[in-house]
Amino acid sequence: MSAQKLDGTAAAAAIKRELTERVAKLSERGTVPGLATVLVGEDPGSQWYVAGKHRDCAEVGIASIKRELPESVTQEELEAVLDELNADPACTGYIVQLPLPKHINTDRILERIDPDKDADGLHPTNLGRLVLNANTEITSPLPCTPRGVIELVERNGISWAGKRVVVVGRGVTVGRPIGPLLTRREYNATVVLTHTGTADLAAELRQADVIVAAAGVEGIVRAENVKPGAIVLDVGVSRRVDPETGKSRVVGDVDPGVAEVAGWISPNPGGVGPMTRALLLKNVVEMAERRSA
Ligand SMILES: Nc1nc2c(c(=O)[nH]1)N[C@@H](CN(C=O)c1ccc(C(=O)N[C@@H](CCC(=O)O)C(=O)O)cc1)CN2
Repeated sequence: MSAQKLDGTAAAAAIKRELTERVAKLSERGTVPGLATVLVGEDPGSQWYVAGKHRDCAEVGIASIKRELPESVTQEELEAVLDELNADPACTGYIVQLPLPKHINTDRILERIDPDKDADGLHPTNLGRLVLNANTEITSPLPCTPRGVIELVERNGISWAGKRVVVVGRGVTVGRPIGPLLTRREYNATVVLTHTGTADLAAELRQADVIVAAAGVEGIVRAENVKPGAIVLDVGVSRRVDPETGKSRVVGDVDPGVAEVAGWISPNPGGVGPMTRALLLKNVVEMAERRSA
């Protein structure tokens, strides 16, 4: 492997140390931030992610609240839980773990979250503010994975300014919001948003200084389509069952051969995933700081 590693586990640990100090300062002023999670059903992956969020909270001193609901929950029952969290003063912010079961209207659920308690930054008001407040300091929660990608690169001493960034994947949590963020004057990147319907994805990828691969398609970014020295962030999550062991494991969007060509690469696991978790905590701390100011 010739590429240098963008170590998300190390960067997330540094962020958590910084947040621990900020949470202690808030506590001295009588504010204990609280994050709630809403988990529907029993998907093992979602259970694992939610458990990780609670472990992270305990590590930095954020209180945590759990709401677990059966797969059969109705839209109305789920919305009632969100209404309770919207009204709960102990809950600074909360997330609804995605994906939700098919019978639930996810857009309506995201809209039901109080925008000031939207720890994921996915409420339409906050996604709108991301565009409208294009050149101001952070005054509303921003989506965690795009923030994680940006911080991971910057914490390795790399500037985004002038870079041609090709994003692969048009999902709501990464692909769509990362463009408006990276094109802010403070980052000054140029962003091309591609997806599985892009006419010539390989040609787009070959021109990229930075690739953010978030399509959820195993190996969609291959070595022959990566410019030598490019920065490659693997955000994709697909699950593959190993035929020999029968165990499921996470595979990314970036083919392992890319490490021979790229200048920097984020591993998967150990890259953007831990940053997503750390930036969720940062969103909660910033919400609590705004409220106690
Ligand atoms: N409400 C939300 N739902 C989902 C989000 C989200 O940001 N908000 N993103 C993903 C899941 N997710 C957080 O919720 C998440 C995914 C992965 C990781 C992570 O640390 N992954 C590890 C590897 C884990 C493994 O082996 O299974 C890593 O990359 O090192 C953290 C959070 C979808 N849902």
